[in-house]
Amino acid sequence: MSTTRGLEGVVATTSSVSSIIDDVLTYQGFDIDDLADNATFEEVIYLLWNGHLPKENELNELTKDLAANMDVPKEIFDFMKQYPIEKVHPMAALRTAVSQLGLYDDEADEMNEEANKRKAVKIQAQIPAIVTGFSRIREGKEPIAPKADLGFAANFLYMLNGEEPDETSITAFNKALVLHADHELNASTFTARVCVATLSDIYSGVTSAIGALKGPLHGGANEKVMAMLSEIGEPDKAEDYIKKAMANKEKIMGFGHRVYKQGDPRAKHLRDMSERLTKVTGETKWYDMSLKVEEVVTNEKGLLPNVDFYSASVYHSLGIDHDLFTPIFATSRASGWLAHILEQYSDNRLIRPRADYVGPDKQKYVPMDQR
Ligand SMILES: CC(=O)SCCNC(=O)CCNC(=O)[C@H](O)C(C)(C)COP(=O)(O)OP(=O)(O)OC[C@H]1O[C@@H](n2cnc3c(N)ncnc32)[C@H](O)[C@@H]1OP(=O)(O)O
Ligand SMILES: O=C([O-])CC(=O)C(=O)O
Repeated sequence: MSTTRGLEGVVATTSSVSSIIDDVLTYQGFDIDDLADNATFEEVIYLLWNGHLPKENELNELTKDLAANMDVPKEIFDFMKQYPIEKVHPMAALRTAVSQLGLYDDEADEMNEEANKRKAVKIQAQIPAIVTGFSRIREGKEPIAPKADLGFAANFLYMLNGEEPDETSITAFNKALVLHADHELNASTFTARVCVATLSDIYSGVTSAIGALKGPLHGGANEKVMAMLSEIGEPDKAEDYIKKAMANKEKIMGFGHRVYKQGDPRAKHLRDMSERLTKVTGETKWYDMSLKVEEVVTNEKGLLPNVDFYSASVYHSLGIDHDLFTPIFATSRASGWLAHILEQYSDNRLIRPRADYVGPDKQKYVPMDQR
């Protein structure tokens, strides 16, 4: 049997949700550059789930459905209050809470298209309330109920901070959500598809995807990028820091990609946003430092920034706690996971690859007292 480490280059399924061809990312055939400049996140959710951009009435319907399903069962927040909260990473809290959501949904195990679509709406609507609710509970505050008249991006920031956000923040946050929504067969999406291909339920699929996104080689990298920038401290310290890290064979978080060879098309949007937002906050050092890090890593190693690199300084500039960066990624990527889960159910076959056995051979059981 021949193997490919990390399944590199293996085509594991067909999909019409998103594509990466010659370094161009599309959602349902729409170039990400086009969507990033023009679409709301709600439009992207609709597009990923239905295959076409919504007409006005279709978008209104989805927006109404999301607003009607944003309230999280009280038991979930009550349980959060019992977590050893100062030790709990928000991604672990999100993973636990999404799993728990399934307990309070009477149709959690109902396996038909309509029920699965209803559950997709509930999960997409409730994740922002869970992420922001956790953030408030650990600050000793009560979660804030969403406002039905705010859009998805604005509601997230409102529930996080308790104040309606300004237009600059809403536009930036919306664009970040659009850029993170889907990405072909990335590790967390693959995880979701493997899970539901056993005909397990949609809550299990999203819970397992959250677990996969949490890792620092995947979505967890954005938080690590900010930790690295904070450690560097000033732009003129970036070169030494990066050269030392590379000499020690450390991975530089936010660089490299399994699929893109000429660069991640999402990074330029986030770079621009980082430049603009750091000017607004007056903390341009985060952008300057990021640029310097990019210059050194690219010159020394030929590695280019991925989506996680500039999203760090973007979220920081929006005043967001660093350990919420990956849950925000999950808030957006849930739309992609759910699209892939629905696609998997619609034409399912168990996903079960093989392993090339390289362990010992012809072993004989040895009784305990003879080992
Ligand atoms: C949303 C996302 O998931 S985007 C990715 C987020 N993750 C990160 O930013 C973490 C840092 N990046 C990485 O670890 C990798 O580039 C990955 C995980 C994204 C891709 O991994 P792979 O395709 O498996 O590449 P792999 O890890 O085998 O790297 C190939 C070579 O490039 C080097 N390399 C790759 N990325 C980096 C990096 N960020 N810093 C330093 N060296 C790197 C590896 O050390 C390896 O070198 P070697 O051949 O001398 O051993
Ligand atoms: O596709 C990948 O391997 C990782 C990635 O960039 C994403 O999930 O957005």
